[in-house]
Amino acid sequence: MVDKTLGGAGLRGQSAGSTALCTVGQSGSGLTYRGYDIEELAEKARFEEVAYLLLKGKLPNQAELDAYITRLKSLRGLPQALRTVLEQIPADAHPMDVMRTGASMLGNLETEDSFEQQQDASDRLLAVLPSIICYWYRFSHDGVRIDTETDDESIGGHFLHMLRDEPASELHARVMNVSLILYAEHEFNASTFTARVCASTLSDMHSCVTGAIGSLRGPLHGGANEAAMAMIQDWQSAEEAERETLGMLERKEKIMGFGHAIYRESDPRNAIIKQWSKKLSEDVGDTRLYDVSERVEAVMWREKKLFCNADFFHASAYHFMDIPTKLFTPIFVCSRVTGWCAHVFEQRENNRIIRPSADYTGPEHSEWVPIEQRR
Ligand SMILES: CC(=O)SCCNC(=O)CCNC(=O)[C@H](O)C(C)(C)COP(=O)(O)OP(=O)(O)OC[C@H]1O[C@@H](n2cnc3c(N)ncnc32)[C@H](O)[C@@H]1OP(=O)(O)O
Ligand SMILES: O=C([O-])CC(=O)C(=O)O
Repeated sequence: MVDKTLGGAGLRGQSAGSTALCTVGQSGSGLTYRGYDIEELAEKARFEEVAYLLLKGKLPNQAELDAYITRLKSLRGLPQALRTVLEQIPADAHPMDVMRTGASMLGNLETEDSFEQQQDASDRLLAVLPSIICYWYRFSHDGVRIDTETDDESIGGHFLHMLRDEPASELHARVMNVSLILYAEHEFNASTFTARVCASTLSDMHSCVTGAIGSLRGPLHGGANEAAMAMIQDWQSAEEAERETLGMLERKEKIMGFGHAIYRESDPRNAIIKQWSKKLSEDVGDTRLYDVSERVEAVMWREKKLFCNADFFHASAYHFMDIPTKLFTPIFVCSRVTGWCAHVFEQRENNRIIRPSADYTGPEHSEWVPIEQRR
C-alpha cells in the first residue's frame, strides 16, 4: 500500500536515506559538513582539507594534509587517449558536456574494478577534473596544448593557472578556495541523489560521477550560476536591474540564483560569497555589476521574499576573476565531486537498490488493436 502523504512533487520533505556527511537547514549557520559549520570552514580551512574531511572521514593533521596535497598534485596529468578525445570536442560544445565526457572516458582508461579502489578513483577524479576542463578549453579556444601538471599547491590556484598561463594572485586563489569549500557538499541534492541512485545498483565510481555531472548541468541546479550571469551581464545600472527584474517577475519568469528547495529564508553560503564578490569588485574597480546584483537581491526579497542561493553572487565573483561564464558550472563539478564520491562510499556501505514506487495515472485497461487496424 503506497502512503499518499509521502507523494509530494519532487520528493520534497521526504527522507530518502541517511547520511553522516552534511546537514542543510538544521543547525549552526544552516550548513554543516560532518558537524563543522560552513562559516568556520570557509574562513579557516583549505579546500583540500575539506575534501579530506568528506572523503576520509576526519580533518587531516598537518602531515596528513601535506601528504594529501602532494598526492593530489601527482594525479593532475591526463592520459594521452583522454587528451585525444578532448581535442575532438568542438569549441562550441557546452563545457559541462566536456566534463561528462571526460569523466566517462577516464572510466574507460582507469576502471574502478573493485570498491577497494574507491578512494583512489575519487582522489584521481578530484585531481584531474580541473585538468580536463582547462585542457579542452585552452586547446579549443586558444589552440594550445597546456601542461596540466602545474606545481600549484591548491586546486583553485591550479585551475586559474591553467586558464591563464600564470599563477593566480593570492586574492584569486583565496576566493577559489572559499568557493570550492562552499560548493563541496549539500546532502541529497539532485546531482548527489543521482550519484547515489547509480551507486545503489553497485555501478562504478565513474558512472556515478558522470551521471551526477549530467544532473548538475541543468539551470535549476548547478547551471544557475551561468544563467544568473547571462541575466545580469547586460544590465547597465541598478535602476535598469530593478526594472528588468520586476518585468521578469510580472511575466512569471524564474530568476536564476534565487530560491532553494530546502532553505526557506536564506542560504548561508550567500553572505560568504557575496562578501568576496564585493572585495573582488573593489579590486577590479567595478562600479556596475556588484550594484546590479545587490539591487536584484533587494528587489527579490521585497517583492517575493526570495533570497539568493549559493549561485547568485558566485556569478559576479567569478566574472571579476575573469573566468569565462561557460566555465562557472564546471568549477562547481570540481568541488561537488568530493560530496558525490563521499555519498557513493556511504551508499555502498549500507546499500539497498534505490527503487521507489510511482502513482499510476494511465488508462485502467487498454484493448489490444492489431497493427493494421490502428489509426
Ligand atoms: C546550487 C543549487 O543548485 S541552488 C539552486 C539553483 N537553482 C536556481 O537558482 C534556479 C532558480 N530557482 C528555482 O528554480 C527554485 O527556487 C529551485 C529549483 C531552486 C527550488 O524549487 P522548489 O523547491 O520547487 O521551489 P519552491 O517550492 O520554494 O517555490 C515556491 C514558489 O516560488 C517560486 N520561485 C522559486 N524560485 C523562484 C525563482 N528563482 N524565481 C521566481 N520564482 C521562484 C516558485 O515558482 C513557486 O511558485 P508557485 O508556488 O507559484 O509555483
Ligand atoms: O541542495 C540543493 O537542492 C541544491 C544544491 O546542490 C545546493 O544548494 O548546493
